[in-house]
Amino acid sequence: MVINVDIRKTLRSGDRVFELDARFESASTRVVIYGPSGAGKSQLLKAVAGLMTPDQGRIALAGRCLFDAAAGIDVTPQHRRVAYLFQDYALFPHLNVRQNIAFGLQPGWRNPLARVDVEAVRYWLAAFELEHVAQQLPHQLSGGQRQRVALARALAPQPGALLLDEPFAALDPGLRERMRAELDALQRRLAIPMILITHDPEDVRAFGDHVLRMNQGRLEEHAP
Ligand SMILES: Nc1ncnc2c1ncn2[C@@H]1O[C@H](COP(=O)(O)OP(=O)(O)OP(=O)(O)O)[C@@H](O)[C@H]1O
Repeated sequence: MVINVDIRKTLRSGDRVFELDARFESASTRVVIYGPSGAGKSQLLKAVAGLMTPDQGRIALAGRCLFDAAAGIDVTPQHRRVAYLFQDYALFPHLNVRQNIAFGLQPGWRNPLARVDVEAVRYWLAAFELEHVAQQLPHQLSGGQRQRVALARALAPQPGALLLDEPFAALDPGLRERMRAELDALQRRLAIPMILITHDPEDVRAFGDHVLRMNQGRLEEHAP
């Protein structure tokens, strides 16, 4: 993947003003953006996913322009082909594991008669060892299982890139280690480009082929 980001955004709440001014370019498939709470990491990831609109600038992924304020280009989140995994996983609480994974494969309005690919759902249930909990609801799962469902749902539509916001923050230390190893193996197997944001130095060690540091809305290259 080659990603190019050069964006600016002013966020205001009451008297507080936050200026995001983020520029980076990477050809790595494992980019980690590291920085303290409130640095602007989530806002940056949301801009790449299309969930936040910058005031100015450009975003391109693998040669495809996703956003260009000057040219009036703003590809919808659904058409960006990036999977965004939220901090809290954001599973649908009223859908079971199978339905949550199938959700990512729902036929869109363009193709309403297409059927959900049952084989694909089966594949992802097996890949993440979730067959035995396929009928369970998110609140009936462990933290690690919930995370696997979220990953399976994000990967099922075969996105071009995976964006992860603090993917292990909600897990206890033992499970965090295991899920880190699982994601590490999975990312290598699928060779899917990934941008991970975190304030945990262990994530930097495990995934940071290219590490950028974010502070007060700005990015800088992180020396190894
Ligand atoms: N909708 C909003 N309106 C105004 N300010 C906002 C809004 N969303 C976020 N901010 C501010 O933008 C800044 C960056 O927030 P962001 O969530 O990107 O930080 P972060 O680095 O991801 O932090 P954390 O690691 O705690 O998630 C914060 O100061 C926050 O208060």
